[in-house]
Amino acid sequence: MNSVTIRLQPALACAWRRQTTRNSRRIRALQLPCYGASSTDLLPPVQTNLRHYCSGMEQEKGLLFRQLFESVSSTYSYLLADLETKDAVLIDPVLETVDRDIKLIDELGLSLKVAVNTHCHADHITGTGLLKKRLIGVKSAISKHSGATADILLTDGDSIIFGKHCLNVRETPGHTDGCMTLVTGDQSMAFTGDAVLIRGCGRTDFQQGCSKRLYESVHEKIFTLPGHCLIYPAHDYKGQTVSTVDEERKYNPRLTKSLEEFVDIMKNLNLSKPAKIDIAVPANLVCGLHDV
Ligand SMILES: N[C@@H](CCC(=O)N[C@@H](CSS)C(=O)NCC(=O)O)C(=O)O
Repeated sequence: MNSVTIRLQPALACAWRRQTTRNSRRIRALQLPCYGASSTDLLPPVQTNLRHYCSGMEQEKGLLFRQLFESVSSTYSYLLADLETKDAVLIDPVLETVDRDIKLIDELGLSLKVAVNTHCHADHITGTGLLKKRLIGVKSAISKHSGATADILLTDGDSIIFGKHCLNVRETPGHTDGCMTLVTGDQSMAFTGDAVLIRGCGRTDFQQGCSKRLYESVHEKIFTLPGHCLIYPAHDYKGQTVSTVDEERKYNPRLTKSLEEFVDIMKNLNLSKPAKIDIAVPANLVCGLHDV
């Protein structure tokens, strides 16, 4: 295990190889999200909980969190920042929404330190390269097993630190070899990429896809998180925004099945190839415009 600490800027965000035992102690005691709805709140339950959760995180833990959407590829990007230091991380940025994301980062007074992809996407070009070009000091990050180039190559147990917050890397291959799930230090949120989608999962019919591997990844690395842990996927095609580990353990129509049934379901999805796969994969192997 590489024990080198990668300091991106002194006293600011960095990604470093986590020394498993020492750093597992760093993970704070689990804290349940604030799920109680106030009597004046008339929103439907999921939105109510989410709003309370996010405002609770901002007030109690000093974590800024924004879920952002790109409608052509139905991709979610996630902006997280330490409200005190303003250090920010952007998960799965999309090329077409880079202007929007930079505007938001500016308006919120944040300093983007890391743009990280949960995997080498096949359906859209990542915004990572353009963000690097437009914002000074941004580092790109992706799994070492993705085959892609980036400033930071992550492996299982690594962490991305931003201020007093962190995202811990859990390798969850199966959709691709280099798929990762990023979990907040308190295990209250998991950014699952295409491993777990809400009531679904990533397809396994190209890019080193393997349904057995995906099933094992999810059951070993995601379904073992606390039940209340919020699941934020890289895509949703039905207008859903968030789920929980408990919900997916109970209601995911694919992943609640036996391994054999799951493999059979995945073999028979009959999905058409993503429209942009032939341009997206080569571009994403160099983090979009990484080398430009
Ligand atoms: N129609 C879209 C591609 C849709 C698709 O294949 N989504 C992927 C994730 S992006 S590679 C997937 O795994 N879907 C699983 C599912 O069950 O839908 C396009 O042309 O881009």
